Amino acid sequence: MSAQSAYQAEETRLAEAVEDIKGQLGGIGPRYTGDDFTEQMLDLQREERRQRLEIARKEAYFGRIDFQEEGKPAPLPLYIGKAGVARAGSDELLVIDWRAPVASLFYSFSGGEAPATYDSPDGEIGGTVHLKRNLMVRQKELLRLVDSFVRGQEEDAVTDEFLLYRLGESKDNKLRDIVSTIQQEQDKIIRADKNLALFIQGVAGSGKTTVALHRLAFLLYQYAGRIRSERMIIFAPNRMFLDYISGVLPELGVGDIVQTTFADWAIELLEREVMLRSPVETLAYWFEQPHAEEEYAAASGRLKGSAAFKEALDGRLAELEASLLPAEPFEPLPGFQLTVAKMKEWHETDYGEESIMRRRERLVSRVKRWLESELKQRGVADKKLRSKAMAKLNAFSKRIPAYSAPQLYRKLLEGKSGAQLLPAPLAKATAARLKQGEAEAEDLAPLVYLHIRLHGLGRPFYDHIVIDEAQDYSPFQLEALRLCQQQPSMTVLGDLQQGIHAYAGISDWSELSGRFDEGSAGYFELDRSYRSTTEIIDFANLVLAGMGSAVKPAVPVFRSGDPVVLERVSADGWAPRLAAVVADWQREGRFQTIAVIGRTERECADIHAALESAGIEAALVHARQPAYGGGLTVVPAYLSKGLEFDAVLVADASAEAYGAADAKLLYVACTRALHRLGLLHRGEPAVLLG
Ligand SMILES: Nc1ncnc2c1ncn2[C@@H]1O[C@H](COP(=O)(O)OP(=O)(O)OP(=O)(O)O)[C@@H](O)[C@H]1O
Repeated sequence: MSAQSAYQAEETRLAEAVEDIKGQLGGIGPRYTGDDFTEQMLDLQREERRQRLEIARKEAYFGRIDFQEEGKPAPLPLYIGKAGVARAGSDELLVIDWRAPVASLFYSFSGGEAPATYDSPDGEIGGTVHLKRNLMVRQKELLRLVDSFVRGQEEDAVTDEFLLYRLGESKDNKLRDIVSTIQQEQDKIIRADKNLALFIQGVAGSGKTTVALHRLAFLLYQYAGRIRSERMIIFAPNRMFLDYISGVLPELGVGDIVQTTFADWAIELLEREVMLRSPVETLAYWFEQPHAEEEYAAASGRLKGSAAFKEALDGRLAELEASLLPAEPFEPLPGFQLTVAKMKEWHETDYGEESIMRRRERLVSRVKRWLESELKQRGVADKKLRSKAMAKLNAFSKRIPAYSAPQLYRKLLEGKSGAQLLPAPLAKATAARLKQGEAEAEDLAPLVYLHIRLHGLGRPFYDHIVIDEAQDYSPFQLEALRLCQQQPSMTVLGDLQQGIHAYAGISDWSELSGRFDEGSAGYFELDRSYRSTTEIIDFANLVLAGMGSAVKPAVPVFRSGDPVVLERVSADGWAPRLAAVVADWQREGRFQTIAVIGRTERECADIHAALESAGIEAALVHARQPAYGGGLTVVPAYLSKGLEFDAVLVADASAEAYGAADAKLLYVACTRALHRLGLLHRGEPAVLLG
């Protein structure tokens, strides 16, 4: 078929599909607002269908794959879209949901003679792919058609023309879905088994965040009825980042998943009994001045986040648990005796599954019920005797105090006991802060852990947990989150090469993955970077090389762009040159988002002032109020992590600003750029730049 007639045939098919979808939407009718439960349930189903049809009306599908199943006489064209839709009044699928088993062919097929296969609920299905076609559709209109594979006309393998087209687009201030161009190695992660703690090490721009969000949408589809969005949670590094990723799940038709930061979630769980000390001072300490490697290893965040600290607290909890059971029988009055064996039986058999404090509560009330029934059975009416017995009961319950997590944590860190757990000055300072009702970010994992062990989670277990930027997590944080699940089902993603919070995070994935049994953990690596042009990635790899031998350079998807420009400026000429570069870039009109990245908050304030005095308006992001609205932004490197911009200007990549230990920070800054990267430097350039 000629390209022209293929285009026309697709246009006709699209017009029919859209008419069908519109017709179905029109037939749904108004929402039910009454009290009848059955009607309410039916309305929910209709609403769910309406939402699916709305998604399909905007962009019915993005791909077509013609697949001939083994033993079938002819290939069948399968149209893949964000939401599956059956033709009106029939079972025939007008659009196949991208998450359906057969749709995986669209992502996994990479050309060649070998039969294509996919896993269906009935086992593996094989066959031949005849055509793989990308379609760009908006409403009723077909905007673009690219055949990446046509059997009989194949070149070496499926070409990436459509992907390159998508990557070349400019971006606004929100991350977007990638359903139409998910790559094979990403698809494997998205469709991986649910009951795993899946660790993903991926270079900057490899799509980790995007893939994790698509994985949630996949799991909800694949395990429909067994897992629920309200029992899923995403942890992201800060609120600015949360806002940045907030559009993806709704685009995929997924709602109700809590997206939060570990700190916000922890404070809520602790019922706001402690307030979080502002991280501004900690960030300033670690990012505004240079530090030696040994300082990181001995940092308080590393100590409190360590598995050893968790194990030490486990020891204290075990002692507390053991003390719940009295060593002596309870004898409230002469001749009344409740044996230790009986209490032990209740404690271990009846309440074995409960949290420590709940067991304490239940034991105390069971002893109380026992006493009341004994008094009744023995006909003790004497008031004096009764109140004596009650006083004994009171003493019994006071023997084991009821702790909240902050109370217990403080008690453990005070005095001699504290010095056995942490270096004495650190334990003392932490306890003093807790006394004021404050905790540092590094105390949240121990506090959450103690809270759940003492009082339980207080809500249903999570079906799935996503941890983004997990290289900044401590083993203790992971242990705290493990307590929130009945069995491990996590997607844990990050990049050790971007581990700029070395004072709190990990230096090797085994620190986290080693917390799981071998069978319940999985590991994937993503090496291809989709964000940036080849020139930018090659340049960033150079910076990366400064980190030493263990680095893994990012592999670019071949997308060429402007050369990276490194420009020396004089100290006096810096501010006007910076403003001039930004003004030039803005004038070009090619970029929706531009970032000027500084090393420190102080430098960012200078950059902002330089732009302002040149009459250029820019948003200034800082730790006290991180917010990203697109357009022109001035941001410190450590807050830019996870974000991306069409063009990035590193304001001062001089040797003075970035020492040999700052490779990760400079790498983060450079890899934020999609299409253009420029670097100014006052004086000598950073040694990392070669
Ligand atoms: N298969 C794909 N098709 C199209 N775009 C993609 C694909 N994979 C990733 N991208 C794009 O690449 C960019 C980087 O994705 P994302 O932010 O998820 O990567 P990341 O690995 O989390 O990056 P970082 O570690 O630097 O924060 C985004 O613009 C995303 O849309």
